[in-house]
Amino acid sequence: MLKWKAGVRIFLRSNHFDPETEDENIICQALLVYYKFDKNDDFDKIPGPKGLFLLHNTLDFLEGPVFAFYYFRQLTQKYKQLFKLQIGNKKVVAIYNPEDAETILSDMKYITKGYPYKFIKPWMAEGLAISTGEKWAFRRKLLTPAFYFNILKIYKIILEENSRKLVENLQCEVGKSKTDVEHYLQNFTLNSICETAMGIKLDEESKDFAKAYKQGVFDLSNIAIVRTLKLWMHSDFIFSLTELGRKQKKTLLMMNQFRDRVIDMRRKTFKEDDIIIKDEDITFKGKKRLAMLDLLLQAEKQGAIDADGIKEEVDTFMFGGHDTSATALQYALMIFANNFDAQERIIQEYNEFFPSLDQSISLNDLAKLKYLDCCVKECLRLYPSVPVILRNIKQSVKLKDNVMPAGTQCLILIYDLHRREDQFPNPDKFQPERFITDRPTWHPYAYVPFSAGPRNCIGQKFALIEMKLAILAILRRYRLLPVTKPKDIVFTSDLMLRSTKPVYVKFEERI
Ligand code: HEM
Repeated sequence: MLKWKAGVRIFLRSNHFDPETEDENIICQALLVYYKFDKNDDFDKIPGPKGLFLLHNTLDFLEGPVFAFYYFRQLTQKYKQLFKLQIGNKKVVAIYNPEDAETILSDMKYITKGYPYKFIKPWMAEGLAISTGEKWAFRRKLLTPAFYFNILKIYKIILEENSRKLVENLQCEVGKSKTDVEHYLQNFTLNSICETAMGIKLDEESKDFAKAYKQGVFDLSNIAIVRTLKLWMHSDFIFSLTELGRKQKKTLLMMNQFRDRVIDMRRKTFKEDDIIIKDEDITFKGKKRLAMLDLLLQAEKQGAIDADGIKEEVDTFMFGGHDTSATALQYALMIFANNFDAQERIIQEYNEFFPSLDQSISLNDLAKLKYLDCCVKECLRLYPSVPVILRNIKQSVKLKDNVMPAGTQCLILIYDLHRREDQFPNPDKFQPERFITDRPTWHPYAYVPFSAGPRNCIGQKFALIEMKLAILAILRRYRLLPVTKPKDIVFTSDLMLRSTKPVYVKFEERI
């Protein structure tokens, strides 16, 4: 006690504040009480950068999201297995060793999302990605059939068609010195999620909404990160008074309009008794294609979900289902542009299996393209669209070498797990062949682009099909030449693995 008091006094004096008067003594006592309650032996034993007295590491992140991205990488280099930080009163532990990742991700006890997800709640409310407990379990069960194999077979037809359109749209880029592919890919994935999971085709008017929606997604993700890094923005009241708070409000209004439009369009055609679900099989009467949204509309008719529930799931899937895949494809094209041999091998493999060029490919046939599969996996290892996930640890957990106390915000650094030298020799190198082996060099939880365990990505099979079809369609028509190189990319902290500058490639017609 005396030692703390002396410490507080030294700190106050070094800040020109002499705790000699009665008031100052009261402040001193209050700080001591706070300090005492704030201490936790298990947390203190975890290594991490030293922070300031009381403020801890809060000021470390004031330099913004780009600095934060690289600061985290510096810390993972220094501490090797895990490290701790304290931001305000939030105790944070970042893990990036596979054993600890398994402990957290595989256990239902730790499925509750971390504190910063609060900052995307105004947007996705308590949809599948954010909710927890019974609500999450119910929704997960309700929506899982939307990704059964025979539904994916129907989605595949739409994805194939949209890949063809993507290739047509890219035609005007041939011969240009460089192309920023982001906009093309975002259009492709947004149209695809609307037509598959939501069951609607965007008409001309909706396309204007969609354009604003894509910018809105970008702005809201960015705002969530800025709020996470700046302690004073954590208060909803203070945030609502800032310019960012006003921008978020305006953006949400616009995004809600787009989402409501999507729901209304499908509601008009929905008929409950069209859906037949039997075990692992789900079908639709007549020629209409079943969409994930139909399962929600059916649940609404049965009183299992209300209109707000439908809205939050549509918001969740529209975001989860388009920005992730577009980001992954953007980096994949950059990698292929920089790896000529990989492009050629993908095409060679395709031609060997399917000599007739205009053939539509079945899901079973797509699975035969092993080299393509390895390339997609390796792209997602190097550039996982979701670089970090967060959990709120509600009960203390024994990790490999430490104990993480209850109340900790746990960050699982997917980006760093994927670049561990001991798991992936030569980790920064694009080596698709490492996935060919029957004996991986890595622990199963060292490679988790779609997370793992009960809270893994519900859309992962969909995403892999989408990525493969788009890559095949593009590479069969064009050769990609390098412009942006991996070393040119400057990342920034975001919900997605975002580059601060456009990622360029050059398109050349394949003759
Ligand atoms: C390359 C593409 C994708 C990647 C890398 C990816 C990655 C992830 C990751 C890492 C998570 C766990 C997030 C967390 O725990 O905080 C997740 C969850 C989720 N993903 Fe994906 N995803 C992709 C595509 C998709 C698609 C296409 C959809 C929808 C069709 C989708 C829908 C979701 C949903 C709804 C969740 C929340 C699941 C739950 O909590 O039960 N994702 N995704």
